Amino acid sequence: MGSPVGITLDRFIKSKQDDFPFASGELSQILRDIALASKIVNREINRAGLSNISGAYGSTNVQGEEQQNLDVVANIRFCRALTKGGEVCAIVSEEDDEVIDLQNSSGKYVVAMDPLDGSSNIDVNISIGTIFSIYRRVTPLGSPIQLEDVMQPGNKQVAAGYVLYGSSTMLVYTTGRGVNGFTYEHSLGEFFLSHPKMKAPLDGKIYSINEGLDSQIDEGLKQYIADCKAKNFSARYIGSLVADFHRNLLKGGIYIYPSTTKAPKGKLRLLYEANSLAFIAEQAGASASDGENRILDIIPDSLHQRTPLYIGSTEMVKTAEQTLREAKVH
Ligand SMILES: O=P(O)(O)OC[C@H]1O[C@](O)(COP(=O)(O)O)[C@@H](O)[C@@H]1O
Ligand SMILES: [Mg+2]
Ligand SMILES: [Mg+2]
Repeated sequence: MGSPVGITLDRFIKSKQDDFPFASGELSQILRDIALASKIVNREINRAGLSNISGAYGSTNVQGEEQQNLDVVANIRFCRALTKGGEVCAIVSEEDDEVIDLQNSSGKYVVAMDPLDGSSNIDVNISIGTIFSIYRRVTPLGSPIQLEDVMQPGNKQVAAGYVLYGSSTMLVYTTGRGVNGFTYEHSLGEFFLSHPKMKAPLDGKIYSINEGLDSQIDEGLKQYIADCKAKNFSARYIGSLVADFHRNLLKGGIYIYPSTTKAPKGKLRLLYEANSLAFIAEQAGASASDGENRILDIIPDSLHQRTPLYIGSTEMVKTAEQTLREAKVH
């Protein structure tokens, strides 16, 4: 087998720089900073079983969820890379209660991130991920960071992406001009373009939902799941949003994390889970909804706000929305 030849992530970012509205290189630098941090996190994840880095950290995050050591390590690595990179003024992270103000008066961008997604899968050697969104700050440079800088609707994203730490490690991102995926070559320490111009199938035969929630979901969704079963669709649920989303993006399918009686707004976070993946989905020809409305048009009202999520092949998302609507009418 030959060594990989082709376009490195770095070269690709450089070649696309002129696509950006202001083309001054800052956004490119942020993408490079994220790629660098992801390589470090990838290394930590790969040796998690051998070191004392796996396991619980002994505290809970703002969501009341138990933090894992790797959640904390990944958060530190990404924050450090974005701080040193110098282009970012504020970070919203799943692992931090408040906005992280980097006190960087020249930073034009804001990053929202889930440093490690699917962290309950770390200790069992199953795919996990990182999710990020990038926005341009809206208040003048040099002035104090305001909530309007960090709580923008998803349709204002200038870039979004995810890293999947799976059977291979991939970085997938969009700057609003399609979606491209890169696979990490460990021995060379480089991401190479492996999935150019990703397009999701318009329809699919995979549905991904935690069916343990069955007793807590509404009739419309029960009906939609019953319809999927009647059509002999495959049920696939890893329990890591990034991995479930990535599979369905490539193969055609829908991922659902619904509103439940216990959690009417669902579980997933709007700013750094739903919005980021919704931007990528739409850029790849797929769709993302909260069951009624386009995810990217939701106006955030709090930093760690949750939203139900129906994301994946456009025809499947449409059918799910329609089934929910009809059940409400009857
Ligand atoms: O166990 P559940 O309720 O099905 O939840 C699974 C979902 O929760 C998450 O793990 C939440 O992400 P975090 O690990 O970042 O908190 C998603 O990745 C996943 O899809
Ligand atoms: Mg997550
Ligand atoms: Mg997380």
